[in-house]
Amino acid sequence: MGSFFSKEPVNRPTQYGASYGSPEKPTRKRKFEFQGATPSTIESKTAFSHPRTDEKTTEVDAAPDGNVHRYIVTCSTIFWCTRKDIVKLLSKVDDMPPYGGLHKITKWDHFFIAFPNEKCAKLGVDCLSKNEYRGELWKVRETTEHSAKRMRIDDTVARSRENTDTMAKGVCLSAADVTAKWRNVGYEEQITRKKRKWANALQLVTKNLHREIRKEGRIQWLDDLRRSCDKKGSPECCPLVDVLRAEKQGERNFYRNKNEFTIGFSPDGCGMGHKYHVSELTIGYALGLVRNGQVFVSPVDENCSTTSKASIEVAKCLTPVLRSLNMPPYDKRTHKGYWRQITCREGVRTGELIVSVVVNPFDKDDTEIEKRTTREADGECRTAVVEALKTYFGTNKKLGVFWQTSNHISAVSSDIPALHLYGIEGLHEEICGLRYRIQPTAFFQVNTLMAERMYGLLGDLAGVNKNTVVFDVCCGTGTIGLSLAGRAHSVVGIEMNESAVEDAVNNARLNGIQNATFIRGKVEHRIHDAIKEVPGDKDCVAILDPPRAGLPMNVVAAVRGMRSVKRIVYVACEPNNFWKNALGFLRPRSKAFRLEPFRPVKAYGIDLFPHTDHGELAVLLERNGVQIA
Ligand SMILES: C[S@@+](CC[C@H](N)C(=O)[O-])C[C@H]1O[C@@H](n2cnc3c(N)ncnc32)[C@H](O)[C@@H]1O
Repeated sequence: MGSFFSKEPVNRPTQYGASYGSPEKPTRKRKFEFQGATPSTIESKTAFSHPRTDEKTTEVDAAPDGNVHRYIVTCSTIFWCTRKDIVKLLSKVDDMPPYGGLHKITKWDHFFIAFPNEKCAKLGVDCLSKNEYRGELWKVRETTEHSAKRMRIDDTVARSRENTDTMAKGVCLSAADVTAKWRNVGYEEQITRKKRKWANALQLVTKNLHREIRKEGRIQWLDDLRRSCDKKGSPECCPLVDVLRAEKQGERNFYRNKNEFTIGFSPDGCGMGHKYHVSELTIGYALGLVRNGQVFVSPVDENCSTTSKASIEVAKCLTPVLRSLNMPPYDKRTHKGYWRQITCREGVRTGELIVSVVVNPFDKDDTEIEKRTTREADGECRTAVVEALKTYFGTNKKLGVFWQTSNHISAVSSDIPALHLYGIEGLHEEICGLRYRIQPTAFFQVNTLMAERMYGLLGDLAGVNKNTVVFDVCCGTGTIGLSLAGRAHSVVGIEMNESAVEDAVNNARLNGIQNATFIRGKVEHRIHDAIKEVPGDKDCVAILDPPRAGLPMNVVAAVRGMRSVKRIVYVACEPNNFWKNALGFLRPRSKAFRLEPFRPVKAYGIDLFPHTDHGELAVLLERNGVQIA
C-alpha cells in the first residue's frame, strides 16, 4: 500500500544525472502510516519513483520528530514538460533543502511536489510560478484533498482522507489569495501579463482557422497575414490596438460592486505540525476545501483589494453578531446547519447597499421540535442582523436587507425568493448617464467604473449612427444596448435571465428610451425570433457579450446569416475561448455558415478585473467587402 506522493523529504534529485545535484544516488525508504493500522515501510526503487495508484491509503507524513510535515504543491505546466524539467528548474534555487514526491500523472499537465516545510514550499512556488506557457503563467499552489479528487482516486479513499485531521494542513491560502491573487504584482506587470494572454487569444484564432480551413479553400487576409509575419508560430489575427487600463482608485482597487461571502469555519493551525482545529464562525471567502462537510472560510479583510470597502464592513459588522447567535454554519454533507452565505450588492454611484443573507431553513428529517426551535431562532437571527446593520451604517448608506432560505446544493439560485426585511427594496446604479434598477439575481458588470468605459469603447467600435440597429446578444440588464440607444435607430436585446430582462425593460422605461425591444429566452432557442425584430433594411451591428464558454454554434451561424449585420463586436470574458466562435464567423461560406465571412479588424484589451488574471477582450469583426470609416 502506498500513496500518491512520495513521503519523506529526500535528497536533492540526483538520479537524472550529475548536472542536477550531488553524484550520490540517494537510497531511501518510503514510510507510510495508516489510520488505524501499523506503520510499515516500503523500499522505493528511486527517490522519485511514481507512487503506485493502486496503493490506497490515508497518507500522513511523519518526520523524524514525529510531527506531520508536508506541503504539497500542485503546478500546472505543459503536458510534455517532464519531471526532469521540473527538477532542473528547482535545482537552480539557492537554499532549496531536500524535497520529494515529485509526481506527474501520465499525459497530465500537473505535477505534485511534496515539500518538507513551508519555507521550502515557498521557494518552490516562487521558482515555478515564474514560468509561463503561451503567455499564461504556470499555476502553482498548495493543495490537499482537491488534488486527490482530481487524480481520480476512488471515493473511499477520498472520504477516508477527508476524515483525517491531517487534511487541513497545507491550507495557507487566504481570502485575498482567492479574490485578488495578483494584489502584490505591480500594475504594469499585471498589464504585461494580460497583454500576453490577449495576444495569445488572437494567435489561437489564426492558428485554428488555418488548421480548420485547409480543406475548405483559402482566405486571402489569412494568407497575407501569415506571409507577412516573420515570427515563429502563428501571428495575431488582428492587432491588439490598445488596453483600457484601470487608472483611478475606484477602477483599480476595492471595485467589486457584488461580493458573495460564505459563512463557515476558518481552518486554524494551518501548516506544519499543527492539528486541525475548528475556529470560530467566519464570514469570508471559501477556500474550496471541505472537511467533514464544512467549507473552510478565510475571513475577508482589507487585503482583499478587489472587494468593496462597504462589503468588507458588512462582514466585519456581522461576524460578532453571527457568532453570538450560536447557530451553526451549513454542513454540505448532512445538509444541516443554518448560516450559508451573505451577498452584498452596491450602487457605486448611488450609495445604495443591499445585503442578502442566505440560510438553510431546516432539514426535512428534522423533528417538529427541531423545526420549531429553528423557526424561533430564525426570527431572532433576522432581527439581530437587521439591527446590527442599521446601527453600523446609520445614514451613511441607503441600506436594504433581504433574507433568503435555500436548501439547494448551491446557496444562491435565481429562483429563491428573497424576503425583504428592511430599507430599500431594489438596487439602483448609474452608468453612462442612465439610471438602472438591478434585481438581486440579475447580471451586472462588477466593476461599475470600468464597465462604463468599456461601454464607451464598444460604442465607438460598433460605429453606431441613427441608421444602425444594435443587436445586443446576451444583453443582461440591457446596459450595452441602452447606453447606445440614443445614437442608434433601435436596439434589440436577447437574454435568458428573466429578472435581467425585466430589469432591461423597466430600465428602458425608467430612462424614457422607446426604441429598445428585449426578448427573453436562451439565445440558442430564440435567436430566430430575435432576428425577426431586427429591420432587414437597416445597417445592423451585433454586439455579442456571451458567458465564458462562448455562444452555441447555431447562434454564430444565425448571426452570420443575417444579411444586415455588417459588423460584429465580440466581447470575450474568457479570451482563450474566443477562437471557437470566431472560426464560425471567419471561415469560408458553406451550407452551415451562410453569406460572406467576416474578418478581424482590431482588438482591445479591457482590464475589468484588476489584481486578478481575468480581463475582457473586445474584437471588431467586419463583413468582407465592407469598409469601416
Ligand atoms: C457576460 S454577461 C453580459 C451581460 C451584459 N452584456 C452586460 O454587459 O451587462 C453574459 C450574459 O449572458 C446571459 N446568458 C448566458 N447564457 C445565455 C444563453 N444561453 N442565452 C441567453 N443569454 C445567456 C447571462 O445571463 C448574462 O446576463
